[in-house]
Amino acid sequence: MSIVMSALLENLNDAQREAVLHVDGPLLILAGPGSGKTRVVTHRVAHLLEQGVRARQVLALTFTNKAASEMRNRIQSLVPGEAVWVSTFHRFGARILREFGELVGLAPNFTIYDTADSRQVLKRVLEAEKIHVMGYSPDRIAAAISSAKNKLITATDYQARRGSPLSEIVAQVYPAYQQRMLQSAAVDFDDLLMHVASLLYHNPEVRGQLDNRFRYVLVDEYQDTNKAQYVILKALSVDHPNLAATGDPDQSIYGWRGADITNILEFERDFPQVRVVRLEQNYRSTKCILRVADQLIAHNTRRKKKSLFTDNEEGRAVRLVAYGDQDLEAAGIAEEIHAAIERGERRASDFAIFYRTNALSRSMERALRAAGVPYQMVRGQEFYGRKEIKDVLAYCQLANNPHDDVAFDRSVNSPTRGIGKKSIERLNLHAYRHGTSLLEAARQSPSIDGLQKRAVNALTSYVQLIDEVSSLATDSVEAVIGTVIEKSGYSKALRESGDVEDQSRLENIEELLTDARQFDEQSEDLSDGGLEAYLERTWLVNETDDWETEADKVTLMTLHATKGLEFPVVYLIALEDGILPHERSRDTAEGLEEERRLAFVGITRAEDLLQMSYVRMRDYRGQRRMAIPSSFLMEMPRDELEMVDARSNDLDFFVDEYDAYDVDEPYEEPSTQIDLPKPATPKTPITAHLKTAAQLAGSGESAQRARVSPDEFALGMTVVHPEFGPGKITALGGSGSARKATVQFAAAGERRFVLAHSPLRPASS
Ligand SMILES: Nc1ncnc2c1ncn2[C@@H]1O[C@H](COP(=O)(O)OP(=O)(O)OP(=O)(O)O)[C@@H](O)[C@H]1O
Ligand SMILES: [Mg+2]
Repeated sequence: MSIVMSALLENLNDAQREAVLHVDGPLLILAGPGSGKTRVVTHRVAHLLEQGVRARQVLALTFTNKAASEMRNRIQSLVPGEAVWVSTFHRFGARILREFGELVGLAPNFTIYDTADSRQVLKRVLEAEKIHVMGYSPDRIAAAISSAKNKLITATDYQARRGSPLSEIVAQVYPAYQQRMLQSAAVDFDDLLMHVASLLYHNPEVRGQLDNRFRYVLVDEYQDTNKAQYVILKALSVDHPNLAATGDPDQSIYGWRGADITNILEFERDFPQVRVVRLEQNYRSTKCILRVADQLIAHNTRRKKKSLFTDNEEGRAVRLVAYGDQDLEAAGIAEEIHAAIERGERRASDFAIFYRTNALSRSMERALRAAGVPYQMVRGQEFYGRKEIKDVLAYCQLANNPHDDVAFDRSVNSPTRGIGKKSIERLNLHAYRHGTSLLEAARQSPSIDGLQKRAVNALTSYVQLIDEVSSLATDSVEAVIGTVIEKSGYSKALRESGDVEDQSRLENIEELLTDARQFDEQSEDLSDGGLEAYLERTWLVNETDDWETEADKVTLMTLHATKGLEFPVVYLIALEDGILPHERSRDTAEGLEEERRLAFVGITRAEDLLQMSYVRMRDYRGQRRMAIPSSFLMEMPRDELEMVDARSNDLDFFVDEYDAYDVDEPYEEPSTQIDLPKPATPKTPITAHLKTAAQLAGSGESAQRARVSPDEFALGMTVVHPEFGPGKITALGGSGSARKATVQFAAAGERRFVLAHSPLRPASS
């Protein structure tokens, strides 16, 4: 065994080693989180190269650009100097279509439309074909088309599936939409996969050629593949069935994008000789964290039970904290992080905060800023999705693909050059009648009847500019974009505008130039530069692209973005009903199980410490409402959780978390025995485990801020309730933690509260 080889196998357990040493034939690695699946993929690639397999015969696929580059780097460090193609499925699809797209009617210089652009095409189709949508939104229709594509149902196949009102509409829209996309030489994200699948299916020679080229195909996060991806993988593994997939069905969280867990079952059916390897040791998390994760996921019925153990330490109990509202939740967490950094125990980059949707991050960001904690919010897409950036890139897009009508629409009048709506309509009509692109119609504008001289002149100079940009396409990307922003008058218009917003747009455009320059620099030695490659990068961005893994900052991200990652300390916020599980998921058992998997993915990212939290009142989507703790919390083992009520400092009296704060009945008779309806699931009252915040090291201060002492309230005082607004105290009774008040609200009428547990505040505070 060579030295390199032994190093390769050194940090692997027996099962991992078995998978890494496997060379020929199909391989399926099914294992839970943190068991080294991703490590096995990189080590296996390195081992294949060690065995003499050529780098270009290996293809490793995953789901995000970040995961791909991470994997590429790991392979590089194991076997320096070898460049294996590690790609996302979508980039792989794009590359294959640039080479063979003509076989499915696609020009090689095609544009990839993002969701906004493809929605634009859909709307145009609905208008042009005068399709009656019967109240269905374009989003809904687009989702139905997308879902069909992910299942490889073509526009033609779809005709046989008519029946429901929505499918009747889709049956009309889908073919027209596809036709228009092809006319514009454009694809949407789903097409990148569907066209490749169709190409491989209809062209046996091409399939054979690619099967031969990619002798060894490896896929990480296999549980998130959809039908189209599965068919592509299978087609590449007929003559050389060396397909290796690693995945965890319990981490399948992209069902809404067509991910299909049955792909794993089909794998075993399609490749009966498959070697299945199970990895059972988790290297990531403490025993405490794993037990909580395990018991939660056990509530899913559609799953195969896996055994997972760890030799890691027992660790600290997982914490479940109740806060008063989202600002207190955010402040509590921010202060805790701040304190741990101050004490020198942790670095900012040790921490991650996860939430179900981006909308939940606002308070968290504010609190981190206030506490002076450096953080980064991972949300991606933002930059290239900005209007000014899309406008400028539209010129480049059109120069690269003259059929791109969406790019024409976007750029022809930004900045305004006096081409009126009427002229554009005429142009559209001309293009439609002659079957040409809009750019071609603009080129012919001098001979189009009814166009004003002014419009013709403007169109002519616009066409000249596009031609000039085209001729620059072999130049550096920076030069191309520089030409666009100067000659189009775009930056001039912004410079001359007095609007502050326009100044920040100008800065963004300058940032785009920097971005292009960096791309030029990076691609010089990679020989994969140029305008089209740059554009492709802007089209295929992922949420996690901008994430600076090296920066010493707290990471904030949605649960969907956390796949494959790990952090020493994880905060999972807003574990509330309607948020996680998401309200849209509750209608079906499948939806609920997917949400549970999402929570499971979040929990299993944590190495040492995990805190989950929920609040009593939350401002969410413009509404302030009472929050109910997530039903998933009831499914977790009580005895494993350290429960903290960060809103009170008093141990003697606790109202059950699951009860409403508006305690009506026991007013007359102060008692700790408050009998209120309880949810069906919990057996041990959660309060039995509650600790006061003061008992917890490090979080005392934040917790106390949540509380207003019951003694501060007086008869006749005006108080404010987050939901009911201002009111007056009309009666007071009891003392200490049992002190209660009756409050008369203007709109909500009379309400009674146990003060220690109410969100009431004196009006002046
Ligand atoms: N044999 C091993 N010895 C020591 N550490 C290991 C071993 N195998 C994996 N690890 C470490 O355990 C952690 C989890 O590994 P990895 O990310 O590959 O797991 P995974 O199964 O891909 O997890 P996920 O399902 O979350 O993607 C990593 O930090 C990895 O370096
Ligand atoms: Mg992994």
